[in-house]
Amino acid sequence: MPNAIEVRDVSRRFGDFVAVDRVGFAVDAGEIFGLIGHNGAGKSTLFKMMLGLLPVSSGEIALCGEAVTGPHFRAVRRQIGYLPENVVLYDNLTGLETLAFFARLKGVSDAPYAELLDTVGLPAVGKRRVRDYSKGMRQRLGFAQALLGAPKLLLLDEPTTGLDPEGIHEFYAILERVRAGGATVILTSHILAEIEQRVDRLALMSAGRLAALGTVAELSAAIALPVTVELTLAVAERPAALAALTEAGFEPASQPHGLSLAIDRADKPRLLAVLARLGEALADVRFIEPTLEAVFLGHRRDVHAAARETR
Ligand SMILES: Nc1ncnc2c1ncn2[C@@H]1O[C@H](COP(=O)(O)OP(=O)(O)OP(=O)(O)O)[C@@H](O)[C@H]1O
Repeated sequence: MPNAIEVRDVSRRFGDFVAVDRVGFAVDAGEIFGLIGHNGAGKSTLFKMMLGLLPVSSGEIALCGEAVTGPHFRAVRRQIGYLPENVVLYDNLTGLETLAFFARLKGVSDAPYAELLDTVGLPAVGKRRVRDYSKGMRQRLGFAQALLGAPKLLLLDEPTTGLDPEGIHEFYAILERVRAGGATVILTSHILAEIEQRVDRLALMSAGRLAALGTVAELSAAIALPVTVELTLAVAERPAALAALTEAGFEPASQPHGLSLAIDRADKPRLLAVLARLGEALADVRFIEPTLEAVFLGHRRDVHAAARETR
């Protein structure tokens, strides 16, 4: 079976600016695959090239085994559901009319519109005009149009924008059901924390380049950055703690509430043994892990601050 998506050494330039720079990855059939990156990383540009909406400057893309530029791609396109970053909806149409409109565009007939609205959590508003929909409701309707025709491949660009936490939870539950039905999903997000436990594999893009690719476990294992440890100590206890840690080979630095140090993961047990000897002098200990986001998306100098923010 061919890969659902194959991106081979793809670049896209706008004038002198390189928006996507020699990116390559493959997505297996049945995978939920996340494409992560900050604003401007190149995610939407890559999506548009995958759909054949934007030509590549170099490289090749194939979906379901067919080159995007090839003669058979039209047939593949009918099996693709796409949620663009900013889905354009017509305010004067109702939810049901919106789905009927997109179904005609897509050449899908007799789609179960009401059922689809139910699936995306809009069971009671099908007859209301889109102008009265909230941002989250519009996003759900956009998702429903992507699901028209039971696509084999779903490309979802920032699908959870505008959804509240419950909506985000429901969205991923629907994705799992869609996958169970045999679909492959690729979605983009800026927020790694939101999707890292919900996708099978990730590609992290930074400034047009692929910064990392793999499962969350693989990417985490690849991080060999130090763990930050923060110790809360009364002022009077600090000199003794400083001496004990220094003697054990650590390099603590003073902080407003105590000491902080960066240690190798392997040194955790040794540090804990030193801390145990400090007894009641030690009021609190915090271990701060670097996040994947901080490591791979070009925030290396800010790794520890980012870790703190996500706690
Ligand atoms: N048509 C265009 N002409 C010139 N530059 C463009 C064009 N489209 C995108 N870019 C630039 O390419 C870069 C990548 O944009 P892209 O929209 O792909 O990023 P993104 O990762 O989807 O970001 P976001 O999360 O903000 O949507 C940006 O610097 C953007 O300004």
